[in-house]
Amino acid sequence: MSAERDLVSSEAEGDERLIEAALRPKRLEEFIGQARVREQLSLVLHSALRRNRPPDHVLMSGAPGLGKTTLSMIIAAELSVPLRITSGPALERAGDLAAILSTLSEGEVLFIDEIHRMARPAEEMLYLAMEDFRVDIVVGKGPGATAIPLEVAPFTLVGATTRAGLLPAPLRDRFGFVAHMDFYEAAELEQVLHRSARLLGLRLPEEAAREIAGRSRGTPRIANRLLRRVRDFAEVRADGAISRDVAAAALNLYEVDAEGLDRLDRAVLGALLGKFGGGPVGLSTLAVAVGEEPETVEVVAEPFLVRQGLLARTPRGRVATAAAWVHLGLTPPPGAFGAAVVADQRPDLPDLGDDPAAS
Ligand SMILES: Nc1ncnc2c1ncn2[C@@H]1O[C@H](COP(=O)(O)OP(=O)(O)OP(=O)(O)O)[C@@H](O)[C@H]1O
Repeated sequence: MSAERDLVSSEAEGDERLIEAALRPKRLEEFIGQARVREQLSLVLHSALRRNRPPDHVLMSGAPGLGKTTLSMIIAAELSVPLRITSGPALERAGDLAAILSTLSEGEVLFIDEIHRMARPAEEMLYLAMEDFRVDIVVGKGPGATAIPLEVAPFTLVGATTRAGLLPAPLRDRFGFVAHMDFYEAAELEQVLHRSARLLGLRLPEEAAREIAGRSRGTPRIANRLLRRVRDFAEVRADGAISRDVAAAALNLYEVDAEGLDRLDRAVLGALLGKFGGGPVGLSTLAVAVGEEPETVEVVAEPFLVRQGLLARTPRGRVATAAAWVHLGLTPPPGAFGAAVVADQRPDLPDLGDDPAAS
């Protein structure tokens, strides 16, 4: 992944991760935005505290960087219980999960990031653990195999996923509360930026915060990262003084445009318009055209492009909207919008546009 992609990608690395951790809100009242999720979660937690029982299992779904990990930490902090963190890809075998479950303490919060990527045997073990606080450890193989039941201390599972549609129904149904995290409004991102600037000891004028928020793709993690790049630019080129113009110049330098589109977004739109006449085209074909994994295109670029009204996911594949042609300064071919395209903007729509003939 190039340095430019890192700027707006979902992952943070090295020092950036440390800074990110320092910027995380620690309590629910410090958590900015997501008002509905906050209120719902607050009720779930307070009623559990009153009953002196662990709350229902919580599933959080939403794009990367919207605060799912942060919320899981807040849940444990609000309940004053320890937190254990793992991720779906780390749970390859049932034994990986059994090792964690068997050492949980009473009331502990278990956070499984990317829960949709857990291996099937671990997933099946989790069903029983979530429902009955018990797991069956299978010893031996073939006809002689026996299942030894093992008690698990009552715990709260917090699962996070960027692809709720990929979760099997039996798993999804075992969560008592599902929090749908949406992209943040610009005003909320401005608050995130002011809070982070305070913590980083930066002076951030209102107009500069507005400029950065407008380019942050509705995502706090990206807002924080762009703020750090603006700070770098200001230190080297503007005696440390951040202004709207300094912010705009810094972000232009990093190829984040006024609407927040980055290189990948523009590459996806560019390929869709330039190579496929605006679509429809299948996800895999589009991903090959921009040299990225289909999942990166689907999880990182598409939700934002759909939200900006630049791309539509249809049963026949991905289609550029009229606004996409305008955004890239191109003219659509005659009749491009003649046929009515029924856009289904559900984030987890199966990719039906990937028939081999299209590739
Ligand atoms: N509501 C918020 N208020 C303030 N800062 C936030 C908020 N949500 C997220 N952040 C900031 O954004 C960063 C990323 O959040 P977090 O790691 O929780 O996202 P995530 O949804 O778990 O992402 P991923 O799924 O990629 O792990 C955190 O460091 C935190 O500082």
